[in-house]
Amino acid sequence: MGTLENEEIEQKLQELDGWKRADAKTIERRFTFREFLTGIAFVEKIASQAEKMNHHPHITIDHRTVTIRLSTLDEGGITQLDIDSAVAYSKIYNEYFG
Ligand SMILES: C[C@H](O)[C@H](O)[C@H]1CNC2=NC(N)=NC(=O)C2=N1
Repeated sequence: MGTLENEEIEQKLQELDGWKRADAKTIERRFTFREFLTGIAFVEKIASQAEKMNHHPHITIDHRTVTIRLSTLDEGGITQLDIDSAVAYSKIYNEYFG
């Protein structure tokens, strides 16, 4: 599959609400919830989706804020699979928590 070019990543990020470049190999988005347990429910949905896609995010839970980071270790950078995951996670957020 291969990693995406910088320009391609920037372009795709513009179409993605709230997602930004965290570093050269990672994109991230922070999601904030009214309650800690709502964030946990979101994490559970993210986990199921990650299993379906066989692509797994780095998840940081800090009280009511859940930060999702995506990178493809196998390729050493940002791939289309990271973008597809970001799209799927934003969709889950909008559908259940937005
Ligand atoms: C063999 C299988 O494709 C790999 O172990 C997958 C699983 N999930 C993964 N998730 C992420 N984020 N990066 C990977 O490189 C990765 N590799």
